[in-house]
Amino acid sequence: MTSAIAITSLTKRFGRHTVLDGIDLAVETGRVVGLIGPNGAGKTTTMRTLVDIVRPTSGTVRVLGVDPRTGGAAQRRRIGYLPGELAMDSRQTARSVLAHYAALDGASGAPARIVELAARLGLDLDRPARALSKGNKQKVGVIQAFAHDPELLVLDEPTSGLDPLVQQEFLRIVREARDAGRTVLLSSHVISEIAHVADEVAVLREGRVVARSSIAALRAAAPREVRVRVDPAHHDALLRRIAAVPGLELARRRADDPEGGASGTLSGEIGAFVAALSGLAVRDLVVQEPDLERAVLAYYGPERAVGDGSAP
Ligand SMILES: Nc1ncnc2c1ncn2[C@@H]1O[C@H](COP(=O)(O)OP(=O)(O)OP(=O)(O)O)[C@@H](O)[C@H]1O
Repeated sequence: MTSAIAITSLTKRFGRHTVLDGIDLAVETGRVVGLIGPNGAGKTTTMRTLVDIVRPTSGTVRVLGVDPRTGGAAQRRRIGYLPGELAMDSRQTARSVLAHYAALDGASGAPARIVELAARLGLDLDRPARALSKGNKQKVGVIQAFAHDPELLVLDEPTSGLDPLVQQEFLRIVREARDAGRTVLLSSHVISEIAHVADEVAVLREGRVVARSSIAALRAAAPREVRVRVDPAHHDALLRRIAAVPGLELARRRADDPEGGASGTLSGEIGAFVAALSGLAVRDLVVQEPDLERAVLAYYGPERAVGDGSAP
């Protein structure tokens, strides 16, 4: 596997403020990787180094095998970049703005693709760009990034401002790009927004990559709420058995519960929990979706993890 993005020991200082503090990040060709992190973690700055908007203080960055500082226009054609903050105050229609971008990229066949993407995302191309709502401006940015079918997409908070239905369509467009062999790096504050499309996530905190995981592994380790109710005659047995389940933290364990219930938070494998219920007269069972946000928050820092993780 080759790396579409290879970042090694990347640091960036603005004056005395160290914003990126030794980032190592490789993204293999054909993968969709999410960059997650709290405000100010360095996601935007990292992405800007890939498109030569920000230049590293030290370290190396290679994008599609090329140093962004030397890539020029030929390199720009190979990348679709959605900036985090879109400046779009043109009186021109969205169609003209996009045609302008396409001409800059020198992409052929883009107009038909622009029309197709606009229809899928529900964007009226004939409205002046500056009169568009925040979400509709974001759609222009997304179309601009995808229209020339680039090898690599670098998308800074692409779902921001998009309503849930449009987000779903956007995620389909990302999946199609991946299926066509493209590579995607996208950032978000909210992992649930990108978990359905990303293969892996890198968690950034204070200018460092503090965790790297496949979505599948994150999901397997993430905490989930469980609640079970058994025939009261089996309640003692239930409490005894689930006390031994690894990763299960019981919230309610009243031995005399007339409802025969127990609940808690299960982190990790569910197999032992399910096995513990075998042979018991189960009356009700609720197993919630793994909470990916909580799994990621654990990496954000002790203050955040305790505050968010222990909330009732
Ligand atoms: N041009 C600049 N000059 C000085 N400081 C900067 C500059 N650009 C970014 N920073 C600082 O770098 C830090 C990281 O910012 P960055 O935008 O990369 O974080 P982020 O993870 O994208 O945050 P957010 O989720 O809030 O968008 C912040 O403290 C920010 O103030």
